[in-house]
Amino acid sequence: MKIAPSVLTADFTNLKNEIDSISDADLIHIDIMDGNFVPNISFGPAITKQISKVSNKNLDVHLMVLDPLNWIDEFSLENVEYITVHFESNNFLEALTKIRKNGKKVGLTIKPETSVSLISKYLKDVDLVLIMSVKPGFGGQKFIPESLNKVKELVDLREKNNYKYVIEIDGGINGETAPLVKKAGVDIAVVGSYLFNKKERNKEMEKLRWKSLFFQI
Ligand SMILES: O=C(CO)[C@@H](O)[C@H](O)COP(=O)(O)O
Ligand SMILES: [Co+2]
Repeated sequence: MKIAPSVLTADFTNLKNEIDSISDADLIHIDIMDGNFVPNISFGPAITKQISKVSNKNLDVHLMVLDPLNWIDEFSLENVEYITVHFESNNFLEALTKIRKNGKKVGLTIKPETSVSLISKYLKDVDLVLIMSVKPGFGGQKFIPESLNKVKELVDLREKNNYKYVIEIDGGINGETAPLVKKAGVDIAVVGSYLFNKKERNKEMEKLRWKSLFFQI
């Protein structure tokens, strides 16, 4: 299971050191919130560009915005690997097409109250499916256990139909929930506050990976 730290709870007065402290990350997760789609505002393209300048990692952009189509060009930076939009946002289908056109990997995500069956017809065309395991908008919330069933559903659908997407989970991942999501079949776990509240983040990511393996045996 890959680990994608979310920098939402990083210390932005110390950004370069914060990014350096997660040098073993597989990807860096970028949470973009517009204060409309979710009741919070995070940061935008300018800060994302700064992050991409001080990091040699690929970025995984999670757009929690009402109109993703307006933002995709701004976030199609060189080291952005995935751009993920919400099924619940405006014109999400056109947004997926635009991400593909811009040469980025296409991600689709659903809120905790949205079922996998609603996105089943789009699954053949996406590279990543993100299951939100908390209500989008804030870091530091508690993991919603029903998310594990959605992961299993996605694993089954992928196997049955020979789909190619990777499964990502986002929200409330810590030392206890990481083994559970790995066991359910998650490929990429986003980890925010749990990681940034620790001092030795690379070591902590290693522990999360190790625990996950241990529980898989
Ligand atoms: O997208 C979001 C929240 O909306 C996440 O990426 C969080 O930032 C993850 O934070 P933790 O739950 O791990 O603290
Ligand atoms: Co996120």
